[in-house]
Amino acid sequence: MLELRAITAGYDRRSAPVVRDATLTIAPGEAVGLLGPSGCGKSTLARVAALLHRPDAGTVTVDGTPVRHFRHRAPRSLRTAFGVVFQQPRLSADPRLSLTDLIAEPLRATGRRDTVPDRVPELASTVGLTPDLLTRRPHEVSDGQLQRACLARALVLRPRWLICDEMTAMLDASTTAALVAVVEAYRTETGAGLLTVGHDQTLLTHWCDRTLHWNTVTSPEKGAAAERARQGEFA
Ligand SMILES: Nc1ncnc2c1ncn2[C@@H]1O[C@H](COP(=O)(O)OP(=O)(O)OP(=O)(O)O)[C@@H](O)[C@H]1O
Repeated sequence: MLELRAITAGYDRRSAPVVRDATLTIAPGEAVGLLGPSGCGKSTLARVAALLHRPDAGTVTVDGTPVRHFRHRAPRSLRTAFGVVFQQPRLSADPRLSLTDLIAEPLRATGRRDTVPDRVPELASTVGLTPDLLTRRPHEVSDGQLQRACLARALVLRPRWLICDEMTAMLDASTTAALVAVVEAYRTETGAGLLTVGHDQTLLTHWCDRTLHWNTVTSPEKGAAAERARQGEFA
């Protein structure tokens, strides 16, 4: 279970927090979509969920383990439980690395260098990257190709939780469908849970088991009412 309880988070303690009292729970294997207007704090909450941003208040619990440290201070066993894909691959990908090294980096960083020759071609094929692209650097490939590499990198350590922050926002319909299919095949194979953040209600409704609107996540009463309605649907 990935549980975020009463999360308050922001960037500057002197100004108002951008996320206030947000609560969200995802079961193993569940796909949850999070919709909300631009700037409401979805990405910030997604970063808290991925242990990349320390909240000012509230608790994050990952598979029963309460998280005490975030970012580089989080224990490796927790950090590697997450695969994260961001909206803009050019901001998240090191421009000096070839696509092979980009995908392989988490393996090298966790002492699994010996698995690189097998895992990278296997994942490249899964995400639809041809071998000729793997030697190129980010500026030599398209946004869609780079995002495919970022998704391969997010999957390379076989995470139990995937956090996709507007992963497909800048992609065309066919690349979007291809990347969503890769995520879903991975989830079917491994039982990983998913939090995906976006603006496209149609996409998230088709993709996810459950789609939440920001106001139900940040208002416990509305969230509880939505949860009761959901339970009623399955009763
Ligand atoms: N690194 C940062 N430093 C300071 N403020 C930030 C930072 N990142 C985001 N913010 C601010 O926090 C608020 C929430 O931003 P966030 O990116 O979480 O919203 P969002 O709902 O994901 O928006 P969008 O849908 O447009 O991506 C915004 O007002 C934004 O300007």
